[in-house]
Amino acid sequence: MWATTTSLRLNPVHRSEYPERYEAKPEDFPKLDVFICTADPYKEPPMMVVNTALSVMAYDYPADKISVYVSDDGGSSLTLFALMEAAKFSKHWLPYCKNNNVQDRSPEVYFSANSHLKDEEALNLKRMYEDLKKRVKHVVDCGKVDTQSIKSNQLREVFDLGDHKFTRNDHPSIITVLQTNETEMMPNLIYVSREKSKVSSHHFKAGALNTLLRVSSVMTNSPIILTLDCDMYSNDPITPVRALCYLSDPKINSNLGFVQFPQKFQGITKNDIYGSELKRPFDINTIGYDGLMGPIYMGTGCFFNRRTFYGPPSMLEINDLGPNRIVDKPINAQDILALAHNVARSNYECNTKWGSKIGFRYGSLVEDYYTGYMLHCEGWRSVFCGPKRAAFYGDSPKSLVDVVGQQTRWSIGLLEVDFCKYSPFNYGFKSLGLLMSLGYCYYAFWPFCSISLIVYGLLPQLAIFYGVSIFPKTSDPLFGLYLFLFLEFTLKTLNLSTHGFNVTSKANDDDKQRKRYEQEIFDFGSSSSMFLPVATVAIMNLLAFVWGIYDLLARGEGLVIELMLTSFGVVNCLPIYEAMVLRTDDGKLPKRVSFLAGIITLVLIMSGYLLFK
Ligand SMILES: O=c1ccn([C@@H]2O[C@H](COP(=O)(O)OP(=O)(O)O[C@H]3O[C@H](CO)[C@@H](O)[C@H](O)[C@H]3O)[C@@H](O)[C@H]2O)c(=O)[nH]1
Ligand SMILES: [Mn+2]
Repeated sequence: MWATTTSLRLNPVHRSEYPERYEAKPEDFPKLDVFICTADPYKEPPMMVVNTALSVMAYDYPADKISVYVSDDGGSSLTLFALMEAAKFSKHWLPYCKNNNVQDRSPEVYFSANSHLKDEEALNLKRMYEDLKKRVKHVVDCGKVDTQSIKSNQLREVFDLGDHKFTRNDHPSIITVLQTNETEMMPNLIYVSREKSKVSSHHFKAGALNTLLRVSSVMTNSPIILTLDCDMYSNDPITPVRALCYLSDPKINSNLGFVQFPQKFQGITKNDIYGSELKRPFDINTIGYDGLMGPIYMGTGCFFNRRTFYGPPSMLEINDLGPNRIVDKPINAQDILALAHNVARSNYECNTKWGSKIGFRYGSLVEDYYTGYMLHCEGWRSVFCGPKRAAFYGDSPKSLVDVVGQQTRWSIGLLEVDFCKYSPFNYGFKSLGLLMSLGYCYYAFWPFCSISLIVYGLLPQLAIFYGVSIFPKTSDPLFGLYLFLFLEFTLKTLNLSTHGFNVTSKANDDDKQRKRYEQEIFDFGSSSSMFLPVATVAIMNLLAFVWGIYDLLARGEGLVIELMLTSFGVVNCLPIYEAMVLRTDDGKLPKRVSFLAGIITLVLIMSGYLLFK
C-alpha cells in the first residue's frame, strides 16, 4: 500500500487552462455528444435528470453543436415525460441564461439561490419551472402518464408502448427525438431506452453507454463525448471549452483519450460523517496520476475523444460505426431512426468486440475504473482538469445503508478487475510501466484493506480474553512499527457480497432521514445485514475493553497494545452503542441486528479458545 500511494506522490501536476483564449468561430467548434445515464425513476427522480439535461443544454457553446442523449435503463415513461417537458422549457431557459449571463444553469439551483427575483421575465420563467415541477410530480405520484394529455401523436404512441407487457428488464428499444437543432438554434435532445431481454446480459451502465455510443454515431457522430451520471449537473457553462483547450491542442491530442473533471458533491455536512467527499481519490490522487499517464476515468464528468473507444491510437482500421462515419441526414429521418433502433437491440453485440476491444469494457461493476485502465493500457493518455469553480456537482449517498452498498459494489467491481485476464498486478505492469501500474494497484488493493480491518477489529480483542499477547512488548524494537500500524487503523464498515449494480438512491424524500443527515446523526434505520459486522465489532471491542481494564486493575498487568487498539475501537464505535441502546428514533440500530451481533460475538469469543489455548 505504501508503494502504491507513493507512486501517486512522485510527480503531482497542477494545470491551468484559459478558455477565454480559445479562438474558433461558432461554426468551427467541434460537435459535442453528451451521454446522461439514468436507471430508476424512484431512486433517481426525473426532475434531477431534467436539471442535469438542461444544465448541459445551456452550455456556453454553439447550441446547434450539442446533442444530449439520455439513456434510461429503467425504461420509464415518467422520465420520458419529464424530459419532454424539459424540451419545451429549454426554449425559454436557454435564451434567458445566455442573455443574462446566468452561471447556475440548472434551473433548480438557480431558482433556489435567487428566491427574490424581481424582473418580469425571471418571475415568469420561475412560474413556468414551478408548473413543470408540478406536472412531473403529478405523474410520478400517479406512477403513470395520462396519454390523453399528450398532444403529439408520435409521442403518444411511444407512451402507449409502455402499456403492453412492458417491464424494465424486457422491452423493445425506444428512441425518441424530443428536440432537434434543425428548426431552431437549440441542442438536440434524444431519449434512448435500449432493448432489454431476459435472455441477453445488459452489462449495466457500461452496456447503456455502449448503446449510446452506437446510437449517437448513427445520429450525430460528434468527435467529442461527455459522459455524465444523471445526478451530475453542470455548475460552470464554460466547461466544454476548458476540455477543448486540451482535446484540440495539437501538441498533445494525438493520443489524448479523455479529460477528467473531479467529482464534487453538494450538500455534504461539515463533518461528512459517512466520508462521502472522497477527497483523496477525486482531488489528491488525480494530480499524482496526471504526472504519470493521466487520471483514471471516474465514470462521470469526463470528456472523451470518440476515437478512443475504437482501438489503440496506432490502429488505422476502424469498424463501420466508428468516428470517421459521416452523418449527413437529419437525426429524425426514417432510415436514421431505423438504424438507431437496430444498434440498440439487446443482441446487437453478440459475437462482436463491443465491451472487450471497443467501447466501454464489460466484466466489472466499476466499469469506469476498468475502461480507463484498458484505455491506458492501449496507450491512450488522459488529463485532469480541476478548475476553481467546480465544473459539476453530484449527489453522494446520504444514508449509511447506501454508503455501505456503494462501497460493496466498488469492492466487488475492483476484485473483478484484480482477478481478470488483464489484472493490474501482472498485465498492467507489462503495459503501463512500474509507476502507473502501481497507481492502478492503489485501487486494486483497496478491497483487501477489509481483511486487515477485520483482523484489527477482532483479533487483539480476542487476545485480551485469553491473556495471550499478539504484539511485541513495549521494550521490543518492533513496537515502533506496530504503533505505526495502529495509527493506520481506522474502523470502516466490512464488506458482504451482493451482485449486480444496485443504483444508489438520490431521492431525498424521507424528511426524517434527511434531517438526521443534516444533524450528522448516523442512520442505521434499515434493518440491513450489512450492519451485522459493525455491530459485532462494536460489541466485541466493548467486552474486550471492560475485560482488559479489569485485568489491568485486578492483576496490575495487561496487554497494553491490545488494550490501546481496543480503546480506539470503542471510541470509534460510540455512535453504534448509542444507536443500540440510547436512541429511540427511526435511525436506531434494529434490536434484531444487535441481538444477532451479540450471539456472533459470543461464538467468536468461544472459538478464540481454539486459537489461543
Ligand atoms: O444498470 C444500470 C445501473 C446504473 N446506471 C447508471 O449509473 C450511474 C451511476 O450509478 P450510481 O448508483 O449513482 O453509482 P455511484 O456509486 O454513485 O457511481 C460511481 O461509481 C460507478 C461505478 O460503480 C460509476 O459508474 C459512476 O460514474 C460513479 O459516480 C447512474 O447515473 C445510473 O443511472 C445505468 O445507467 N444502468
Ligand atoms: Mn452516483
